[in-house]
Amino acid sequence: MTLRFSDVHAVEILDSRARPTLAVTLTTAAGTRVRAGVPSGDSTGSREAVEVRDADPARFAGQGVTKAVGHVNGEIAEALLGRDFGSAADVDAALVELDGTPGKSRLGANAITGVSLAAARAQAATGGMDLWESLSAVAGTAPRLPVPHFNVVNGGAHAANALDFQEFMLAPLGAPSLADAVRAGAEVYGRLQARLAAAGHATGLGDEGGFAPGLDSPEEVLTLLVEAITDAGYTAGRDGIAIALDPAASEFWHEDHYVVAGDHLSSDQLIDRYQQIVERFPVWSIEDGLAEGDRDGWVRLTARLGDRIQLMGDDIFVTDPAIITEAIDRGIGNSALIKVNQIGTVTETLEAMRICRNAGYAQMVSHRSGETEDAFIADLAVGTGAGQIKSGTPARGERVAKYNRLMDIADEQARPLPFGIG
Ligand SMILES: C=C(OP(=O)(O)O)C(=O)O
Ligand SMILES: [Mg+2]
Repeated sequence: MTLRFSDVHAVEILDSRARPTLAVTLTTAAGTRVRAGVPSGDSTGSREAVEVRDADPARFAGQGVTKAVGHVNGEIAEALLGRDFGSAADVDAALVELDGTPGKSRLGANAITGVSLAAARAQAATGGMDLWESLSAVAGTAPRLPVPHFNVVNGGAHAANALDFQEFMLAPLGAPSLADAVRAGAEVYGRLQARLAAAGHATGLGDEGGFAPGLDSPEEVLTLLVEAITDAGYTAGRDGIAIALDPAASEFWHEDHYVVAGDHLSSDQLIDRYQQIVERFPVWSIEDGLAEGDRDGWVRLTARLGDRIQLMGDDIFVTDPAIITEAIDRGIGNSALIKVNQIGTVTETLEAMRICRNAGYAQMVSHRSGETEDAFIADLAVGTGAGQIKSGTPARGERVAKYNRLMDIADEQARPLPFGIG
């Protein structure tokens, strides 16, 4: 296969938070056009690859991406046009080399992510494959439909309420198929809205489209979730619908203690609190239960709860192959959240996933809190056989685009793809 581009073009568009981001269009020499939208996080890990933003206060309050757009249309286009690449991985390698910084801060992780996502699509199109099929071939992985994790209550950096934990997700682990899992998420979402309204709580939404009630106690939210699951006729638990949390604890870590609903907690006190939560509620997964800077706490958390539940690293791993390798050696967590723009290229993302697979670490492919309508992560999750995906609420376009893409993939197969964690 040869990848040759006749046009490389980026434009400033909006993400779901009314902030600017990039869309990148690549045109191959054969005339095929592919496009990718770039997501953007808010509760970011300190070692994530670095976005380039304009810092011009007169445009988008200093958040514009015209500089990053200029890097794609200028330096990156110049480096890619008229050159033959053997694969999208070769394009990624050229991008990394051209940038020349460890954090992709010169050209911008946002610029590089957009080109990398589009290059993966160009390779699939050139090979006459669906994106998920092409990614599966590149990664050498068996495709599988992932269990969707629906974030239905938002707090932390994603909502203006007093809730310290950032995400409360429905995980239909017991669903027999992807379509049943999506239906379960949607049905419980409706029941939760009714429960919240009946209890006099606000049903306004956070950044990922989950409800943002004026509650501060995680246990109170969990009680409402279990009630909503039961109201919708499902079993709360791993045989039916379980719950996954992303407290995003780096956001409520204050140098040497955590603050949850006004309580000041040491690492060990927060670990105790998680243990009580796991004993009382059907919580099967906790992402970023402790802060990225609290690595000793992470080791103790993993020793205490790692054989009972999934302990997933997001801020602490940032989809970085080297950081994940070191964390695995130290016994930190047992699973990794996967976000392409944390590391900046699809190739490095696939490498992070390979390292996890080899170490027996589970993986969940993830959206960002600022999203576009691009559903790349649905194909990435299926192609790599990751087993899990999170894309926020089942009730907002940019999130639903990913669930709908999964349902299309499931529907299009003559021979059904396996569904579930595997
Ligand atoms: C999706 C998340 O949020 P953000 O994109 O703001 O990092 C997360 O923390 O998992
Ligand atoms: Mg997270």
